[in-house]
Amino acid sequence: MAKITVYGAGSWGTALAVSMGKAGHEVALLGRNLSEMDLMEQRRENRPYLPGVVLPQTVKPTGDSGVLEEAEMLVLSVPSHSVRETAQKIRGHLKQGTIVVNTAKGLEEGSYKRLSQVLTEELPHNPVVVLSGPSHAEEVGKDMPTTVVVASRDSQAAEAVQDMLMTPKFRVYTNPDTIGVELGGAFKNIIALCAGFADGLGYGDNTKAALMTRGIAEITRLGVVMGGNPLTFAGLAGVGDLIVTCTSQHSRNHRAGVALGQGKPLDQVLKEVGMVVEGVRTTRVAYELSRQYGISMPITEQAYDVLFQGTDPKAAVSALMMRGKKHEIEEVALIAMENGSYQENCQDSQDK
Ligand SMILES: NC(=O)C1=CN([C@@H]2O[C@H](COP(=O)(O)OP(=O)(O)OC[C@H]3O[C@@H](n4cnc5c(N)ncnc54)[C@H](O)[C@@H]3O)[C@@H](O)[C@H]2O)C=CC1
Ligand SMILES: O=C(CO)COP(=O)(O)O
Repeated sequence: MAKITVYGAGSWGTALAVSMGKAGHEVALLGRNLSEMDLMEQRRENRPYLPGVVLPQTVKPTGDSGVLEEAEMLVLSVPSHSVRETAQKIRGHLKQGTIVVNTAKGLEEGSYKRLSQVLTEELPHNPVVVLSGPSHAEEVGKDMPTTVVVASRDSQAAEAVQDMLMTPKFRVYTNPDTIGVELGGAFKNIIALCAGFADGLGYGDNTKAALMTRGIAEITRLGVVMGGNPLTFAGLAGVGDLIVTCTSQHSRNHRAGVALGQGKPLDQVLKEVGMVVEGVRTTRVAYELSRQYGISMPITEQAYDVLFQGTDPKAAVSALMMRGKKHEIEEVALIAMENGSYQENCQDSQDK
C-alpha cells in the first residue's frame, strides 16, 4: 500500500481520497483552508463539497504541506486555472520521481497549454499522468461502479497509477494518447453547458442528443488537428464523459447551463453553483483555438456568444438550427486517421 497525497480538498479530491483510502492506501487530503480541514477531521466528512460521504480512517485531512514530502504519488484536484500556481507552490516539497496525477479538466488560458504540459514545465523531475473519464465525485464517493482512463508519456507511470487506483468499484484503463484524453475531458464541459441551456429553455431529449452528437463531432475536429487520436474521442475521455456531464444531475457545468438557459446572469450562476464550472473558461480557450486552427466549432461559438457576448440562449439554439445545409460526416478525422497525421502531431506536441 502506498502513501498518497491528494492536493485540493473539493469534491473530486475528496472522492478520490475516499476511494484510495478504502483500497487501503494511506491518504493525506491536503487543503489550503486550515479551519475547514480541522472541521473535516472532526466530522470525518467534507460537508461543504461532498456531504454524506464518510472519510475512512486511512484518509487524513490536513493543512500541513509537509505531507507532500512523504508522498509516493500526488493527486492534484484543484481547478485548472490554479494548476500552474499550485505546482510552483509545491515544487520545493515534492521528492524527485513522485508521480503527479492531474485530475483537473481544462486548458491554460492565454498559453493554450494542456495541463500535463504546464505540470511538466513546472515539475520537470516528476512523471506526469492525467486522469479523465465519466466520474462524478458524488457517485465515486458512494462506491458506485465507475470507469476512468489514465494517460501519460511515461507508460510505466500510467500503469503504476492504474495499479494504485484500481478497486472493484473504480476501474482504470490506460491510453497512450495524452493529448486526446486531456482535450476530450476539457472540451466536453462546453457541450454540457449547452445541454444545460437547452434544458433550461425547456427543450427535450432530441435537442440534447443533437448537441451531444454534433458536440463530439466538433470536439473531434479540433482535437485531431491538435494531435489527438480520433478513437480517444469515442472513448471514456470523449463520448463517455460527454454523456455523463450532459445528462447527470451532479454536473456543475450542466447545472450552470440550466440556470443560464433560464435567464440568470453568469456571475450569479457561478456563485450559486459554488464549485468550479470549468466549461466557462474552456469555452473561451476552445473558441480562440478554433480560430487559430481554422476549425469550424459552431456549438462552441454559440456558447461563447451566450457566455461572453450577451446572446440569448434561445437565439443561440436557433442560430445552430438555421445554419446552412451540411453533410453529416466530417472529413477531417477520417483524413487524419488515414494519413496518420495525428500521430505526427502527437509526437510534435509531446516533444514540446
Ligand atoms: N467534481 C467532480 O465530480 C469532478 C471534477 N473534476 C475536475 O476536478 C477539478 C476540481 O473540481 P472539483 O473538485 O469539482 O472542484 P471544487 O470546486 O469542488 O473544489 C476545488 C478545490 O480546490 C481548492 N482550490 C482552488 N484553488 C486552489 C488553489 N489555488 N490552491 C489550493 N486549492 C485550491 C478549493 O478550495 C476547493 O477545495 C476540476 O478541474 C474538475 O473539472 C474531474 C472529474 C470529476
Ligand atoms: O468531469 C466531470 C465528470 O466526469 C465533472 O463534471 P462537472 O464539473 O460538470 O460536474
